[in-house]
Amino acid sequence: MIQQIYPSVAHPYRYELNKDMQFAAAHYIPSDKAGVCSRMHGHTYFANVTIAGDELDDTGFLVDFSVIKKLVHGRFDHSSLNDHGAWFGDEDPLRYPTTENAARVVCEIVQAHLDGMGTRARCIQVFLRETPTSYVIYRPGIEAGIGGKAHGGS
Ligand SMILES: Nc1nc2c(c(=O)[nH]1)N=C([C@H](O)[C@H](O)COP(=O)(O)OP(=O)(O)OP(=O)(O)O)CN2
Ligand SMILES: [Zn+2]
Repeated sequence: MIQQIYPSVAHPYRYELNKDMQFAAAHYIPSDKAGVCSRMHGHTYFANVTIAGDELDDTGFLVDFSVIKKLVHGRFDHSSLNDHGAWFGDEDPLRYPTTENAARVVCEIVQAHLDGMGTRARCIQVFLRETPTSYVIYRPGIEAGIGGKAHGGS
């Protein structure tokens, strides 16, 4: 079983859900400054997605754990991140498949699903480990309505 330690994020919501998952993916960073990482190579990524909210759905779920796995693992496992043109590309550093950008992309994918549920649940943190010694934490922040209930209604 996956065992990781990651920091928690303060929030005002009643429920907090965490989903751990792994996915194997290849990538290259399209910059000479990335050194050997500019060559195609692979990682077993570990992701922890934190979702918070006040409302449960008619199954008693904040969101189904298995749906979060499908959104992330189902999309990226055994793929090359560079091939996911909707999210990553060579033309803009904010679209390079770095750990930073990948963590943000995971958060955006999950948030888009939550927005469709209409329960005002929020993806408040994504922890993404690329190697045993390297990880990034992405938090969308208060401007995206995270950590407060003021945005997105009531
Ligand atoms: N800020 C970032 N730096 C680097 C990224 C990144 O996404 N964001 N990515 C890479 C490479 O893709 C590489 O796969 C990971 O680098 P690194 O942690 O240096 O990997 P090592 O196994 O060589 O690390 P050790 O220090 O030997 O444990 C590079 N940088
Ligand atoms: Zn890499």
